[in-house]
Parts: sequence; structure tokens; C-alpha cells
Amino acid sequence: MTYEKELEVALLAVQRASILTKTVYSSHSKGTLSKSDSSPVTIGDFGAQALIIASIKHAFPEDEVVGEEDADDLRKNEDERKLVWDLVQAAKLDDSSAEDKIGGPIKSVDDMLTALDSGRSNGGRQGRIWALDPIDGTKGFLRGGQYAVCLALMVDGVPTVGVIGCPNLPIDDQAPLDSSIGADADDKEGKGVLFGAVKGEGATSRPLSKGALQQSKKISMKAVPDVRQATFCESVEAGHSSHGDNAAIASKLGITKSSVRMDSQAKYASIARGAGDIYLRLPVSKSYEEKIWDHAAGVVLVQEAGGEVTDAWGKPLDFGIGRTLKENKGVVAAPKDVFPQVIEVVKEVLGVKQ
Ligand SMILES: Nc1ncnc2c1ncn2[C@@H]1O[C@H](COP(=O)(O)OS(=O)(=O)O)[C@@H](OP(=O)(O)O)[C@H]1O
Ligand SMILES: [Mg+2]
Ligand SMILES: [Mg+2]
Ligand SMILES: [Mg+2]
Repeated sequence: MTYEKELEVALLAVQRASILTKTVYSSHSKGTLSKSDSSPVTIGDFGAQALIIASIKHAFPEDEVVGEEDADDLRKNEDERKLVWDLVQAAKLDDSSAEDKIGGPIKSVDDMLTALDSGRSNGGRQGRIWALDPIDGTKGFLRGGQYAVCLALMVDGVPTVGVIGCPNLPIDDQAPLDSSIGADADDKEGKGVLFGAVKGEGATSRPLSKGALQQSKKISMKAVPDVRQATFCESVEAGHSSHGDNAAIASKLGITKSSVRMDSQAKYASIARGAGDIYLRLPVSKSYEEKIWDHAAGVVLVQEAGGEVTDAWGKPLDFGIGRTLKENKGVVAAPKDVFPQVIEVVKEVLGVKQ
């Protein structure tokens, strides 16, 4: 298998970081700060990014990382720094040989800050660059909804390895989506899934809590013989994706089931394993540029499970331009068979708005 070591390291790194995020998820104090764009960041986001970059740098020291967070806030804020350091020290895999593969514990506060700060790559079309979202769906994480720990390796601008940890999704790949999945989520018994995919090699899921990577099962998108029966997913936040446009598209397709709203790339993961069918993310603002770390891992997963992903105009997502998908607007993902039908209607709805 190609990229075997990359996949193994990414799975272990995301698994370890998820142990940290789960600790924060169940704690009352999440150390929430507001970033310059007014979006939230927590001790979970900082800790998970530090752990994952330390893992990557141990296994692949030459690789670059485009990570959502940086260490600026922690360098200024001693209390927050201490909280993150305690979390980072406590998060360990059960299996010591697995821990060794990702470099073991981070040795000092300075090393933690250096790791956290090593996600500043500008991205680009050449070489090996990892896209990292340590907590995708931070608002969901804070609200008690879905969130995901997302990591992808891009090779020459193409997402090639994708790993997503979803601590609050049911382990059962076939568990149907309903509206409760995105609200009142928890990570109790029967929850927690780790998804992985390598370009050309297919996609898998396995329980997040179990050490053995061998437990993985192949996943694939569900066949959709009649698009009117499809289930579609969308963001919880109306500011991230236009609920009105998504509903208009669904209605034109003859879909009668209401949308399943959930935060994070759990949407990509859910359609990749056939729990849902279609992901619609129609742009709200003309100026917002989607970030590569919000999509890279999910795109590999969906493509390898038999799906197609483009922007709302049917253009392929271009991950090779930098930290954002600035040449694209919105995202549409669906099984290959129904994709042409879906994108046609998406273009119609967008066309009317021009
Ligand atoms: N204006 C706007 N438009 C589109 N997308 C935006 C916008 N602002 C933020 N973001 C990014 O959305 C990421 C989470 O969105 P999701 O759709 O996955 O979840 S939800 O909107 O919270 O339901 C979220 O990821 P995290 O910051 O990792 O949580 C943001 O990167
Ligand atoms: Mg995100
Ligand atoms: Mg994030
Ligand atoms: Mg964020």
C-alpha cells in the first residue's frame, strides 16, 4: 500500500489528540478565547494542534504543516499556557510502541510552543504539506454538538491521505442520521470513530478508542437510486452555509426529508460511510475564503468512498494555491451517480441569484 506510514502516523496522531479533546469536551472550563476574526479557540484546539504537529515532525521532519492555530495567545497568556501544557502531558496512547511511532510525550513547554507554531506554512502546489484542523467545529465543541480532529497530507497540492477523528459520532457506520446527531451530542458508550483514506486505496472507519489499527472496516457511500429519498447535511451555523439556498436545492431535487445539521467535517465522514448522502455548503458571503484545513481530509474520504466533491459552480477544489480555497466558492459533495443531477440544480439556484 502507498503512503502506509503516513496513514499510520496520521491515525495515531489524531487518536492521541482526540484523547485530549475529549478531556476538554467533558470539562466545564475550556479556556475559550476569541480570535481576531471573533471565532472561538479553546485549550483543546491549542493542545491538539501541538500534539499532532509534534507527531508529524517526529515521523516526517521535512514536511510542512498548514495548521489553523498558532502559539501567539499562549506566549502572552501564562494561565492558558499552563492549562494546555497539563493537557498535553496527560494525553497518551495506551500502547507504548504506538506512542513511540509518534515521538512519545512532548518534552517541554518550549517544545510545545514550537510545535504549535509550526503550522504556519503558506501551503502551495509543490511538495508534501499537511493541512491540520485540530478541532473542526469549535462552536459545536462548545455547544455540545459534533466536532472533528482533521488531518490531511497534500502531495503537490492534491489531498492524498485524510484522517478524521469524530469523538461524538456513533461507531455504527449505518446508524441513520437524525436531527439529534448534531445537537446534544456526547462521547459516551458506542461513540467515537476514526476515519482514514488514502488516494487510490479506499476509505475505512474504526472505533476511535481502540488501539488496534487492524479493526478498520472499509466504508463506502450509499447508492442513491432515487435522489428524492436522499438525506443531506449542512452546517449548524447559518453564517457558514446558506440554509435558504440549501433548502431551495433540496426542494428542486424533490428531497422531502429535512436537512441534518451538524458542525465540522463529521458531515463529510457521515456521507462517506453512507449514513447520509449529500453535503451542501452554499456560500453566504462573497468575500469568505474557505480554509484548506476545513476540507482537505473530508475530500479524500468522500472521493475514496465513491463520491465527488466540487465547489458550488462544479469547479474542482484547488488546494494548491495557499492556506485558503480562494478560487472556489462553497462545497457540494455527493455519490458519483447522483452528483451531476445535484450540481445542475445547485448551479440553477445560484444562477438565479446572480
Ligand atoms: N463565514 C464563514 N463561512 C464559512 N465557513 C466559515 C465561516 N467562518 C468560519 N468558518 C469555518 O467553518 C468551520 C466550521 O464550519 P462547519 O460548517 O463545519 O460547522 S458549523 O458551521 O459550525 O456548523 C470553522 O472551522 P473551525 O474554526 O475549525 O471550527 C471555520 O473555519
Ligand atoms: Mg474548521
Ligand atoms: Mg478548527
Ligand atoms: Mg476555528
